[in-house]
Amino acid sequence: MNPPTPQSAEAAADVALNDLRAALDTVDRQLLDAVSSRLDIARRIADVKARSALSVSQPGRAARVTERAERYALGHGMSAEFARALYTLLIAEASRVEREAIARGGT
Ligand SMILES: C=C(O[C@@H]1C=C(C(=O)O)C=C[C@H]1O)C(=O)O
Repeated sequence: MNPPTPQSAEAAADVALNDLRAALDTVDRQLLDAVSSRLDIARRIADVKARSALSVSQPGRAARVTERAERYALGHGMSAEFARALYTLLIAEASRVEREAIARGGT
């Protein structure tokens, strides 16, 4: 068998990268769908909070959710800092859509 030429090695890398990038694209879609589902639930939570005059901001709950994500991250090859930053963004967006839902008078 002939040794791989630089061109054939590059072509094989292209194929492998295309496959792996398609797999990433699939996971990215799942991630965004999961975030969208999370925000739909936050809108339903907003309805409950509006009916019972509860504040959108629930710092105790937000801290527990973030700490759980940090523990998960540490057990799955991610940094706790990454999990904290991710959940800071997720909770900020959930709070924004909750306020938007309440301002609109319900979902
Ligand atoms: C979704 C809620 O509202 C806010 C958003 C949270 C979240 O995105 O996990 C957590 C606590 C609240 O600050 C909730 O009260 O559960």
